[in-house]
Amino acid sequence: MPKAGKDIDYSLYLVTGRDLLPAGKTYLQSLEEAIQGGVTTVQVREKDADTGEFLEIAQQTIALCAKHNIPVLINDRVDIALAAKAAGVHLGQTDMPIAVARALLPPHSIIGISCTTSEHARAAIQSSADYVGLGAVYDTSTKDVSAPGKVRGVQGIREMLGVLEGSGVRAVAIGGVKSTNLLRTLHGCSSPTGHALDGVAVVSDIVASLEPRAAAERLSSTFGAWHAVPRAPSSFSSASAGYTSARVVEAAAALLSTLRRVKPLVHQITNNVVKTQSANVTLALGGSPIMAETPVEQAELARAPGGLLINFGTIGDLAGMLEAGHHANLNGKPVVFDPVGVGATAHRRQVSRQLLNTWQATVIKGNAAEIGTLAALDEVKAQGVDSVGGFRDPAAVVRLLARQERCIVLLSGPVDYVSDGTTVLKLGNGHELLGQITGAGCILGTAVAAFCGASSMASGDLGAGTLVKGDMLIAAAAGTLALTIAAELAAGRSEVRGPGTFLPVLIDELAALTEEKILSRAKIEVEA
Ligand SMILES: Cc1ncc(COP(=O)(O)OP(=O)(O)O)c(N)n1
Ligand SMILES: Cc1ncsc1CCOP(=O)(O)O
Repeated sequence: MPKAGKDIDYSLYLVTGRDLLPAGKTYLQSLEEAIQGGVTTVQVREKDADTGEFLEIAQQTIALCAKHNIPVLINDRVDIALAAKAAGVHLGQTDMPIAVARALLPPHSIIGISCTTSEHARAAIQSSADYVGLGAVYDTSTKDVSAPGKVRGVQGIREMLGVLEGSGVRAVAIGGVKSTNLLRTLHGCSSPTGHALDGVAVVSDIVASLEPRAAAERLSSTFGAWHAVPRAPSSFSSASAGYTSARVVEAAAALLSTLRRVKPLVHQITNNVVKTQSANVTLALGGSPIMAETPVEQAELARAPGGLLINFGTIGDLAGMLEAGHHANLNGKPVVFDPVGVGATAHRRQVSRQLLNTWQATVIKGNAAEIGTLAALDEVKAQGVDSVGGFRDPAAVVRLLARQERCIVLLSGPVDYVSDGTTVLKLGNGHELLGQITGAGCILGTAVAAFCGASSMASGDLGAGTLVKGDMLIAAAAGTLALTIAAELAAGRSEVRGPGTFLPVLIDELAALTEEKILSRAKIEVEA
């Protein structure tokens, strides 16, 4: 018999969909194969069947699942759950209230409810739901989610998870979840303190498959691998090793030699103003630049080892940006996101949300206005592309955004701040001439992408539950140190008489940069 009471395994929660079965596959065949592949809970969802047919399907499902000790929940219909002796029900926001269903169902029945908003999540706690279905994460053709606000993205799911923290209410995410986006979904849906999903609810990725067993195995093994990787406090750094300024500088300097050895392909979708200087900076550092925006190229390019920079300064190629990040995530390639001028227009804010809901950024790099906008801080009144002059407590801001977006955050300014959500590195190199050339921030993104690519290439195999390998906190610091130290050296050269002569000499100094120059000049403080 299925496990009694509330102790059920939500990790791979199959929601049935008979209308999606491929030709030649019966419902019970598909279900049994899916269970063999690792499905842990089943919900019978029948949107078109009449009561008699629904009951028959529910009874057949429960009989099959009982053989495998899998609990079965019934979508919407408390009467069917009672008649078929199901383990419980899944209710929607407009279905029977939880308290009424609870009074009708046997003790220990499981009751789940769909949530699309944080208010729904708060109400689910109040009404003692056992679990919630959070969604839709992504667009899906299995259910009409076209009304505004129905697709919440990973940002919406993690907001709801944050509400549920400490409540004991379990949570699964639903809507467009597939084996190809599962790792990114699990990573992006975790709340700022690391509270993670208990499972994912899936229809089409399993039910529409000709090989439901293999489809379920892919989802189940990815979920297991994700949970097996210790990731606190950060996924993209080695914070548990303990950072000191000496260690960070040594590791950053060594990464310059690694970069020159492994020569990462630095794929850049960047704005028209800075393309040439970004390519030259990449070459000077020892990487290999490619500027490619067309969506059809992205899957192939993502297979080449290196790093990806997405700088949306002129947002001309959104489809390419969406594809590039998605494929980079699939291939374990670091993604550096530079949300240029994100506070300047509603369109930029919307595009930035869309990008961050589609793929996982490894590093987000921005000035105070940009970082403040992404962190939704009242302290920031975004005034276009330039920084508004900094924060009262920059270290707290970078920590906050790093935890929120589950990535490394680099705040550029007179002092640069880098954080993985726990450690903050304060980097004090640089020169005012950097502020007098266009695109200094953009080439900082390029340098960071080159170092992230090098770090990931030099870091062995990508584990099954890992999105990116290598220490990305060090890589972000290394890219920053390289550019700012080269700027100091360039500014000191006699032929530099102003911004016009500074840029070519900066590129010369990047090409001539050595580990020793980084070791001797780096100004860094570590705040644990
Ligand atoms: C696990 C899970 N989460 C959400 C839903 C959606 O339920 P609902 O909002 O009631 O919509 P329908 O499924 O009835 O169309 C779900 N079924 N399961
Ligand atoms: C039932 C439901 N509720 C929100 S999205 C959704 C459908 C999920 O189906 P799929 O896994 O095929 O996207």
